[in-house]
Amino acid sequence: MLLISPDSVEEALDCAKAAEHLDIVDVKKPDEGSLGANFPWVIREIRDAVPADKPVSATVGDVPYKPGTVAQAALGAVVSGATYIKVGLYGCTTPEQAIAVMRGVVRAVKDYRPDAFVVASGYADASRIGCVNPLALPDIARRSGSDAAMLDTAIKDGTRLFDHVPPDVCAEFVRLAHEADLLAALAGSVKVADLGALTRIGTDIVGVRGAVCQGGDRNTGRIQPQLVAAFRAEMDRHAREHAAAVAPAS
Ligand SMILES: O=C[C@H](O)COP(=O)(O)O
Repeated sequence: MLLISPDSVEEALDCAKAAEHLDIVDVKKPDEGSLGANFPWVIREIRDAVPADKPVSATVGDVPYKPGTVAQAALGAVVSGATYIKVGLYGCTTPEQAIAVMRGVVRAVKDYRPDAFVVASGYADASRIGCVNPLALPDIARRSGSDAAMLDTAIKDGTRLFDHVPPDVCAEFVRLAHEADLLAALAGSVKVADLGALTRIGTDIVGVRGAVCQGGDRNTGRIQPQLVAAFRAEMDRHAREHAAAVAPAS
């Protein structure tokens, strides 16, 4: 699946123009961090702006180790219309802290909307910010009752997912997530050139912003519907080629 992250209602409308090429519209506020949370009314307006059959995701923020605060924020996101709730476990330094935060989120979200999907996100560049190790995420997600484990990059300085977590370690991340019956989501300045590896390792959700913004710039560029379409075409091409390569010879 392809998850695209607009930062405003205007950009969400551009995503809506490319709706057939994407699977999830992810609301965030990049100027508040990699998984910066946007306002409830922005989530609601974006929910209203994109086709009803496209799920809207919302990031709850690069959160501190404050389980009550984060649970309440997650409830705000689901009440506002998001059905994928992503939490960036920025301030959690141990798996136990991360599990406590995610358990609160899962309960707050699913008590309100049992079919909502909870995503526990860590950071590929965890060593730069001192949060939980990327490979701990699948177990954190499993033990908290989350539905997916994700990695993004915390520091958007041009370094990419594979600069911090090479493809073989991402493959292990995906394997651990699948073993725990979770979806595996990967992001972090992902480019078209990364799609072959992401497909081969079985990534379920690829998250992007910069690669589909004008000039490849997630901050100053705006999401371009034709770049979303082109990115999707490459994803589909890799998926077809991979399926053909692993299909048993008849
Ligand atoms: O969830 C996905 C992120 O918004 C990825 O953004 P990025 O591709 O600019 O790193």
